[in-house]
Amino acid sequence: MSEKNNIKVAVIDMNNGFPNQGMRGIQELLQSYHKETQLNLTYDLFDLRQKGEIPDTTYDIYISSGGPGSPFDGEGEKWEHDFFTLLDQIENFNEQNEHKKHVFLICHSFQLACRKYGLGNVTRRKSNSFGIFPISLTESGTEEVVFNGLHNPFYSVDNRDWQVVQPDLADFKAKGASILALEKERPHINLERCIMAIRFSDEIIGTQFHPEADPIGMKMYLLQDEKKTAIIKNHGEDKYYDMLNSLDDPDRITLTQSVILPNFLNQAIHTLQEV
Ligand SMILES: NC(=O)CC[C@H](N)C(=O)O
Repeated sequence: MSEKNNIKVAVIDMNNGFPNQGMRGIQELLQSYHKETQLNLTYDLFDLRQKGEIPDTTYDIYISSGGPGSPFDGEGEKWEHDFFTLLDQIENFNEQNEHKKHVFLICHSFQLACRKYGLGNVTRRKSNSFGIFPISLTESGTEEVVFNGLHNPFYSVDNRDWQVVQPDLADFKAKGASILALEKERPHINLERCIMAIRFSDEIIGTQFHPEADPIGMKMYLLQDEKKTAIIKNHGEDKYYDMLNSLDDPDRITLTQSVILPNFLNQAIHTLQEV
């Protein structure tokens, strides 16, 4: 067994310069993971949409963030081309090497990957979805190592105007991808439940929700008048206060935050160190 003594993580910032809680969330997770495991792990940030920064292929692990706007905004743009090329390079590398590179795609990055791989249809929602919602694991989701430790349903933060729907399951299978989680059931609403997580390949996984979200960031959002009014309008006052109170519940978003990205890092680092 060969031990890699420095694990390099690239964090791709898709926020296009907009204020967000995601980059803080991802960095804090990496810092606490580093502290807890005592592994020699370092990370670099790449401001892709705003500054055109793209990591090279010397990193072991890639985490790509959420971000604002339409997931079609980058069509034909250099930054999107660079992002898709990087995913191709990682796949090529993995085909030829035993120490595989792993990728985690969050929200906006997840939608871009669905476009790239032609999985489902990326469409605009009727209205914005913002809040803490239950998410259902599919059968593949209950067997997913990265989700090991979650309840079914589990709770996570949603913050988006777009969605991935209408999967062609035969096509998913042919491409080696599987749906891991679906939007909460809304029995009284006649709308398709969107896809909340996909395993794109053995090394690439993505979520529509925000596994990096923490109670601090979420509380800040929930207390904003605009968000409060929107949640009460869409879901009622009880749901709003339930979301706010759930921030202290260790079984809700804190569980999701403590399970998914750490499991992903464990898996990615484990495969780097075995062979
Ligand atoms: N938080 C996000 O990454 C949102 C993704 C995308 N911009 C949307 O609105 O759906």
